[in-house]
Amino acid sequence: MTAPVMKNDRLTVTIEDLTHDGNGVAKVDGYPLFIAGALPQELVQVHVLKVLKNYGFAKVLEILEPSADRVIAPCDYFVQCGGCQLQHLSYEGQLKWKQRMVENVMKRLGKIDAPVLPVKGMDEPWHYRNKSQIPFAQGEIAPIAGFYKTKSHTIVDMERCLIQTAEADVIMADFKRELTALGIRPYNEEAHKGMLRHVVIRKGRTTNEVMVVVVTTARKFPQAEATVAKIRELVPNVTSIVQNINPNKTNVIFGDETVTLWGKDVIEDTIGDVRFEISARSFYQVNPIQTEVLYKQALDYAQLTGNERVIDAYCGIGTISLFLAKKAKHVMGVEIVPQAIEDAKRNAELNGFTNTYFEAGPAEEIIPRWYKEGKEADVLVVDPPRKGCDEALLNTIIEQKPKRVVYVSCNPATLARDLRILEDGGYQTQEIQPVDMFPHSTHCEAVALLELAL
Ligand SMILES: C[S@@+](CC[C@H](N)C(=O)[O-])C[C@H]1O[C@@H](n2cnc3c(N)ncnc32)[C@H](O)[C@@H]1O
Repeated sequence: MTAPVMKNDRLTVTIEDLTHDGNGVAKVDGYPLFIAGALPQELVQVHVLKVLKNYGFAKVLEILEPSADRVIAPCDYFVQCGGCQLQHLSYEGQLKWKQRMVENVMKRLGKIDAPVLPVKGMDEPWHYRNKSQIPFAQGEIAPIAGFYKTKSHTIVDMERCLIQTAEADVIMADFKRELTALGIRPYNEEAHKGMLRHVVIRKGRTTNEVMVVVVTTARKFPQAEATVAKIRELVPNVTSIVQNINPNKTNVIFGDETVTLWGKDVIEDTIGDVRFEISARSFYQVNPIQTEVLYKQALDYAQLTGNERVIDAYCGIGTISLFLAKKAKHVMGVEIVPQAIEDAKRNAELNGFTNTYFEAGPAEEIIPRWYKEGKEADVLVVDPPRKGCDEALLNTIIEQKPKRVVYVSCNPATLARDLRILEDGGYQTQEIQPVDMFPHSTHCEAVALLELAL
């Protein structure tokens, strides 16, 4: 089939949907054109830039009929920075789009008919991120710091970010300006030279504690003392300053070695009334307000009365496990990263739980073994990575038939696929509740409740 458009054509099209990158999609005789900056329902005049066999790209020349949900993106860096994709869509419009997107994916990919409820969004969808990982580099005149452009390693030099904390803004703007005076050379990725690679800032929302992690290429950091003094001056509520050493030629932010330069090794935060210790490299959800909403939804769907045995698969540092442990008889968590399991055990102890058990390993191997050993579950919670649940785990669920499954998902496509497998195996999806963990991005979390069909 030849494409119905040619490079440099000028066309008027109606936008039907948004892609995962936040580009508008229009169809010309069924041929998809991806158009940056265009929103669903808009009538736009476009210039075709590139024509491939199955799809093409175009840019907006004029918006003839704007969407009622179009707004001016409040962030000055929105067009260049790859962090947010939807700031030109009102927050209400984003939530409506996310609900529709989850609904469509469920129907199209999973033939799932369960109701998808309106997305639970934030009252104040700004400055929600409790963690910023800021890359540094040498600009033409002075050091630069910010976030990467979409799909690149080019840093957009920034002074602030509307979704991060005020403390991270201070590092991005004020600490950057001090680097030359401190004698710290930022890292040059191509030449693999220089000292400062990233600064990572984490904040405990409920405790106000702040950790600043300075990622350097070498252990020997002659400016360490001056850096600590400067950070303490700029960020008065800092409670922990840590150096992480990453000498490798890699995109991975952290290296293996971490040393505390000043203050505590960890910061603390609470979700609901559960307390967590967070170290420089611990996994911890980045939107603490919505994490509580997400976990409350999981708790609600779990319908615990105090007598249930619960398995939390893909448990990370045990956040969901501990959230459920107050209402359950017993919770067993499994997670593949051993360090995260150590964190989970420590956090269970910190909170005085005696009805939890954590084990490191692949969920698809550990859970079948637990069942063989007679450790059964009434409720099984899964919160897998984007690729979804391992098929062996889904088969174990289908064989062992826990009465209820609560599926927490960060990828609607794999959720739809896995719900189909579970429905074919005897479960019925009751309801799907999306939760907006990442306002202004195209990501959407969702929690699904499944029960054994009678
Ligand atoms: C989306 S996170 C969820 C973490 C946790 N429930 C939370 O809310 O913080 C998914 C977790 O699954 C873990 N993981 C990935 N593959 C796994 C596997 N095969 N078995 C067990 N855990 C796995 C990852 O290390 C990660 O911690």
